[in-house]
Amino acid sequence: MKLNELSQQLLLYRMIGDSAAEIGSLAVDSRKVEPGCLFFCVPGHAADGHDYAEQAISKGAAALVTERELPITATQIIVPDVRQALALIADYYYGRPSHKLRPIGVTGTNGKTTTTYLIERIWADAGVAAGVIGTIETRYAGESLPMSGTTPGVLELQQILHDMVEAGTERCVMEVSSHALDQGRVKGCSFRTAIFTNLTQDHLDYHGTMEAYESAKGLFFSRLGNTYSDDPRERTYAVLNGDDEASARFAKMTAAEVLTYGIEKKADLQASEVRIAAGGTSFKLESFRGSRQVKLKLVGKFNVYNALAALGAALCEGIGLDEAITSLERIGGVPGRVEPVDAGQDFAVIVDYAHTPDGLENVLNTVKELATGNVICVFGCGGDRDRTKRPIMGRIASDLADKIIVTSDNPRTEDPELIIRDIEAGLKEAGATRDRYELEPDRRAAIEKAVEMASPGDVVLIAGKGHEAYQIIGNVTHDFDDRLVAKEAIRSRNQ
Ligand SMILES: CC(=O)N[C@H]1[C@@H](OP(=O)(O)OP(=O)(O)OC[C@H]2O[C@@H](n3ccc(=O)[nH]c3=O)[C@H](O)[C@@H]2O)O[C@H](CO)[C@@H](O)[C@@H]1O[C@H](C)C(=O)N[C@@H](C)C(=O)N[C@H](CCC(=O)O)C(=O)O
Ligand SMILES: Nc1ncnc2c1ncn2[C@@H]1O[C@H](COP(=O)(O)OP(=O)(O)OP(=O)(O)O)[C@@H](O)[C@H]1O
Ligand SMILES: N[C@H](CCC[C@H](N)C(=O)O)C(=O)O
Repeated sequence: MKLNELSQQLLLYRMIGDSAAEIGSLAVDSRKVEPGCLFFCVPGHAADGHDYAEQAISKGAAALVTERELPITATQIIVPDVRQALALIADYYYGRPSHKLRPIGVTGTNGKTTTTYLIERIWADAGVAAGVIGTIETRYAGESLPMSGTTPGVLELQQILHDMVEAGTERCVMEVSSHALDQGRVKGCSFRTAIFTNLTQDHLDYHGTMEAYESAKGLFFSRLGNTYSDDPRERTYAVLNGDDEASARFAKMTAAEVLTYGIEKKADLQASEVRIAAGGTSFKLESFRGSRQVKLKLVGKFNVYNALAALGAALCEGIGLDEAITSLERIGGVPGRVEPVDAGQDFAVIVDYAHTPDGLENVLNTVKELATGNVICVFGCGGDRDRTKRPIMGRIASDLADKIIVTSDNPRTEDPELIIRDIEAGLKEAGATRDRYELEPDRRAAIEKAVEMASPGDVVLIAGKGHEAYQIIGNVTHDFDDRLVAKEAIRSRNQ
């Protein structure tokens, strides 16, 4: 493709050099530059891509997209906002794949992964070849690709969507994080439906305040027009959790048709009579398509919200209420989300991805309903992330668990002992005494201790890392899977 064909996707730009240059690929990372590529100088959080322009040119980049004229001999497109230009050019370069896949996006503090999995299953049962992009993996056409975050960067995302189309995938459901919205990672992507799960404290290290965090989420809904493609007959939908007060604000921002769901307040899809048991969760559904009894295998009240969100999306897709409920009822679980670990022991062990105050509170409330004995909670908090959530999670653990072992999550570049001390402050504030909690920075040892102290009827909850098969200590990623470690601990206790 010629450079001027790409530059024509923009209105505001100035070209220096050879506008007819042939472009063979797009790049944002100088370390991945291939000869003949168009290199975008992205001003980022940790680095500034303009500082790598020279390196990109020396590796053979055909041209640069920059925010200022750089004093190097190179073809340059100068634009007011490189991220914006990247979104528009990448969308065009990859053949506007989102217009073919018409994605459903899921945003919210908790429940994104679970909701995407539920939607994928509903689509699969309806005979739709669907792809999913999110924290656990990117999966389509029978292939699973590992992910390093929740929402890929602009180029990676457009490439994945393009590859999905090439592989015959018809539709896509993806997680959309607040970081992604703030950084414009999904700007070049046209969504058919936007789902909101909930907004509770997390990521204040990045957003600063809850208001700024909500504004980032709000971008998803304000950008949703009343059509998603060139075809004006195609409609867009916002599926909002009516029990979360941010939803009313998001509803005002969007031009899409709004569908609400919830338990507490009146909603278009409303659950009542929620009953939680070890084998699953049942509830009564009232909706504009009629009333039904629903029996999920998924455990927890929060999964009722996730199921309602998925149901809302299914109805927007024109899938029948009964078909969608049948699919939801078949789903056994999502990896690392309230996942039981069974090695023949006479107490329960549950691994869960709760890593926010709200997530921890919800999952502790759920396991309390399942335990006839004590709830033993093993958890920590990630390093280089929101510090203010640590004491809050300590308080929640003190309020809801009988025994607590505070340990390391992914300490990353922080001192694990200091992270643990931040959590301990919350435990102490809530009145927990040392006979109720232990501090054990070694996560394996913490899990072993919890398994060792469990009695019949107890539930050991290992929270925070869910499906993660690694632990990041310093800048090193070690193999570590809570589920495997718990199994080993149970087996050695049984010996
Ligand atoms: C703070 C943050 O979110 N950073 C993300 C952001 O990086 P950035 O654009 O600011 O890039 P940067 O590292 O400052 O570099 C600037 C530019 O210089 C380029 N560069 C840099 C070095 C070099 O040698 N050569 C070079 O060309 C980079 O490729 C980049 O284009 O955009 C990148 C691509 O999309 C992300 O990989 C990166 O995620 C970092 C690694 C991260 O940890 N992000 C977390 C906080 C995150 O985004 N999490 C959410 C999930 C949250 C949730 O809901 O739970 C997620 O969506 O994953
Ligand atoms: N709707 C919900 N409301 C509150 N908590 C939830 C909800 N759904 C799941 N959780 C809790 O949050 C944890 C993470 O769930 P899930 O992975 O679905 O969320 P997520 O939004 O994708 O998280 P992340 O983006 O950080 O991966 C679960 O293990 C569970 O403890
Ligand atoms: N998407 C979240 C996941 C947190 C998972 C937890 N195990 C941690 O490492 O803090 C984040 O990057 O903040």
